[in-house]
Amino acid sequence: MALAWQDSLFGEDPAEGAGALDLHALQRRPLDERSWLDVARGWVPDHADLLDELVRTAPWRQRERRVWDADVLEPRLVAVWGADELDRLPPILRGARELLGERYGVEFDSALANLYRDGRDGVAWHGDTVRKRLPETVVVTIGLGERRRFLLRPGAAGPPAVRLDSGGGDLVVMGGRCQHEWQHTVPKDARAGTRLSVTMRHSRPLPARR
Ligand SMILES: O=C(O)CCC(=O)C(=O)O
Ligand SMILES: [Fe+2]
Repeated sequence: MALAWQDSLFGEDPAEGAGALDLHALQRRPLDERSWLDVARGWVPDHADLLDELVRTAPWRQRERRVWDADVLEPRLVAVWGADELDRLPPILRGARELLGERYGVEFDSALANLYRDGRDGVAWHGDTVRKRLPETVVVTIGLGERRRFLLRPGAAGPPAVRLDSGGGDLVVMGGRCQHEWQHTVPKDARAGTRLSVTMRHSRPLPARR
């Protein structure tokens, strides 16, 4: 797969990544009484190498979506690792899964990666489907490559209320009722370069306290 991106385009800050996979770097940002974000910038070191490795080795698929009466290609590639495939993740992501599982008291038992090849790729406003099975969720996202806008809004309509930039090894965790009562999107952006996100999800309920 040929992708036009360069390390130097990521605007790498040498200070970033100093606290590699350091959970103390997580900062809680409440969205409302029931929903929150935890954010750590530059959490995964060498994110450009990890992006490269995943571009080469992840089981990418091009999915289609039914829109009205036409099948359209999703504007991104996706790769999924089920519960019995997680040992195929690159070591740094296996480490992140362990650490975050301990931190939030839950087993992250699937992973899904999105490859935004360029600015024409994106993901529309949505809440993750895990909300249909669980009253509260923790969804982990690790952004690699170029930072892109990651927007959130309360409810299912209206303008964004929160803007984050995610990429560059950033960790963004959406928790509480965020998938039920908020939506998120990575909008298309004509100027954007390649970005890859790795998300981790759990299928069992969270413990009462975490
Ligand atoms: O790429 C991202 O940061 C978000 C991806 C996402 O929302 C999803 O996979 O459900
Ligand atoms: Fe999502």
